[in-house]
Amino acid sequence: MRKVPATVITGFLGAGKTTLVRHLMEHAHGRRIALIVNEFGDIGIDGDLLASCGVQGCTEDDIIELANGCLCCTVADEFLPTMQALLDRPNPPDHIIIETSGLALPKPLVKAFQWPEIRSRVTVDGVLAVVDAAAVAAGRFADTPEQMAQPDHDNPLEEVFEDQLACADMVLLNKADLLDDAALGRTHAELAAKLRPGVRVIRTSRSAIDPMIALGLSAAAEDDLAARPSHHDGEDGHDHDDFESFAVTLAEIADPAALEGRLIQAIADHDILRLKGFLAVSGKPARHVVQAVGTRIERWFDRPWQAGEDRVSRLVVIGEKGLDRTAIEAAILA
Ligand SMILES: Nc1nc2c(ncn2[C@@H]2O[C@H](COP(=O)(O)OP(=O)(O)OP(=O)(O)O)[C@@H](O)[C@H]2O)c(=O)[nH]1
Repeated sequence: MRKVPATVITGFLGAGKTTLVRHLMEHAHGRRIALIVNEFGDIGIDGDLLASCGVQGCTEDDIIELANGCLCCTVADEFLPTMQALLDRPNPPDHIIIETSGLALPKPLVKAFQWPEIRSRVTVDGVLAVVDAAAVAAGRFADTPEQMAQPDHDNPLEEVFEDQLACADMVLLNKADLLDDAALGRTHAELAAKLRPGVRVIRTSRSAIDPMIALGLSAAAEDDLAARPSHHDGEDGHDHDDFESFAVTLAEIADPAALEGRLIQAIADHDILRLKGFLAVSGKPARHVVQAVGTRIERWFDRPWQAGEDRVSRLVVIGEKGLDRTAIEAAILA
């Protein structure tokens, strides 16, 4: 029996994973793709954004959100039954894509594909790591001078980032549009040094990669886990205490541009890693999406609020442990 190929998409917060999923769904050319999405924190934004993507042939049934915590730590309770249900469908998907949270380690998830219950029916076609080229170039994952001054320090960002790269079969050096050729070349070389031999790096903007390449790696990653080193090898799960998230609920927004100014200030003042959500803008029938990666913010109207849906403005804030929630809320709501 032919195994169903599954692609694991990893990459740090805001690198362009959801953008990649959307691109792959839009260019599926009739291939039936099912999607499993997992996010850090309790409130899923990505699944909702993808559900409204309007891609032909992509129904809400094909998008499964696993909102409870970290996929790599809840494989037995959440992931395995979901996979089994997908494979047991009378008409199983041609390909399964799993978008992990930006803080998840890919290796424990790939390991789950060794479980006898699914091993004979599905294989990991490849682990794709999406990288924010501008964030790497800006030194986002490197040690700060304070960290370097401490012996035996941890750098949680760097560890997650390196684990994701070390497990990859292919890397998308994304957001290439934000760097000039020289900076892109330097970033490319810096990344290549962290990869297993033979792993290709492809420069992309808006995660635009040919699905024939991205979804056809035939890597059977579950068979060579030993070749994919992790900072957490030998540990049972990993700890989430390094990062935290919370949601801020706002009233209808009269002036989104003014709010954007406050958000940029709050992100800079509190070193917020990621902020995203939806806004209800006064007098506008459409939902307004806000996406911030560091202080770079994008906003757009994605679809009309639906009948029976609450026009709620809610933003999810993610950062390293120790975020000053009270001060951040005050700054955003001011
Ligand atoms: N300039 C630029 N922006 C990009 C590119 N790719 C994605 N973005 C933007 O970056 C932001 C984050 O993109 P997502 O696709 O949501 O990133 P993600 O990795 O899914 O984020 P998390 O799920 O929160 O970890 C969005 O505003 C995207 O529009 C790119 O190549 N260039």
